[in-house]
Amino acid sequence: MSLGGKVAVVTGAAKGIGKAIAEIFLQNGAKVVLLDVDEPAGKRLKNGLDQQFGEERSLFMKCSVESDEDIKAALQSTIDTFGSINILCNNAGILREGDWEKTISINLGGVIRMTYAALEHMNKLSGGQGGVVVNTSSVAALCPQGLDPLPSCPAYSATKHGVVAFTRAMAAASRASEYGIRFNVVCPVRVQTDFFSSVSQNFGQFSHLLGALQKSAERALDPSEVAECVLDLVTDEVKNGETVLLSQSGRKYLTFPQNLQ
Ligand SMILES: NC(=O)c1ccc[n+]([C@@H]2O[C@H](COP(=O)([O-])OP(=O)(O)OC[C@H]3O[C@@H](n4cnc5c(N)ncnc54)[C@H](O)[C@@H]3O)[C@@H](O)[C@H]2O)c1
Ligand SMILES: CCCCC/C=C\C=C\[C@H](O)C/C=C\C/C=C\CCCC(=O)O
Repeated sequence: MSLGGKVAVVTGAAKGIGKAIAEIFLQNGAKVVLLDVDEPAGKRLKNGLDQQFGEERSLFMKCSVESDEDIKAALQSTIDTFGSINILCNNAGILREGDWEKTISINLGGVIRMTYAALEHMNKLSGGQGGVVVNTSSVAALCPQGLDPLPSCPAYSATKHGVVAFTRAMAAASRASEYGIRFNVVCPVRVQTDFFSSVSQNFGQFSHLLGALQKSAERALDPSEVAECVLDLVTDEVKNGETVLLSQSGRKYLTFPQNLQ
């Protein structure tokens, strides 16, 4: 699928991985709607992108993925401005073990809330053009796949497991009901962003369990490496229902057991 003229909505787009996803989409010809709660950072990014790609290629809106009202307004403005939605990247996320309810509300609730609202515009069954949804999970989701759990962030890990399960179930629902929408999820290891603000703010009562991980010699990924993987999951029409572990050694497409035997 070529990105020329396609319309992409990216949550958590003002910084870090979301910003890199927005940039790679613009470089490949898409129009991009940047959604974030951080209005100053969003406006700064939009100004920079306007210089590089032209004002008409992007739109920034303050939008919390916790708010049905914000989401509805943002998606309606997208339709009013660009006419359709072809791509959705549910990327906004936080790691705040001390406020696990907010972590769940943003990381998992936000993905579900935004997906259901966007489907009203994307689903071929309701007059949309179809398209693709790519969600940002984490390596923290993958302990059932043989990786060790991250004891420093149980609630965060639960949300990211949830994002993988939601993505795979939606891919199956879309296939069965012919929504014309593909669903994929990327699970990165550590990425060089502002995500880890402070050990106590991120990990709270579990801070002491960070241990060796914090001192890991493994390099953090660059946000552009995640964006390249997301681009591939968007443009390659064969990729549907994929869960990709993205680490320093590259991309691994995960398989799941087919039955309980
Ligand atoms: N950085 C890492 O090591 C890493 C690793 C794996 C997965 N991830 C995931 O990648 C995603 C992006 O993280 P990042 O590293 O770019 O972090 P980041 O903090 O740089 O960016 C996250 C963005 O999300 C926005 N945001 C927060 N709450 C929001 C809300 N309610 N509504 C809309 N936007 C909101 C923030 O303002 C920020 O701009 C997250 O889902 C995170 O869990 C990050
Ligand atoms: C720097 C502290 C890392 C603590 C990990 C806790 C939460 C992780 C959240 C992110 O979604 C994933 C980021 C890092 C995971 C780090 C290591 C896991 C595997 C080791 C590796 O290969 O880097």
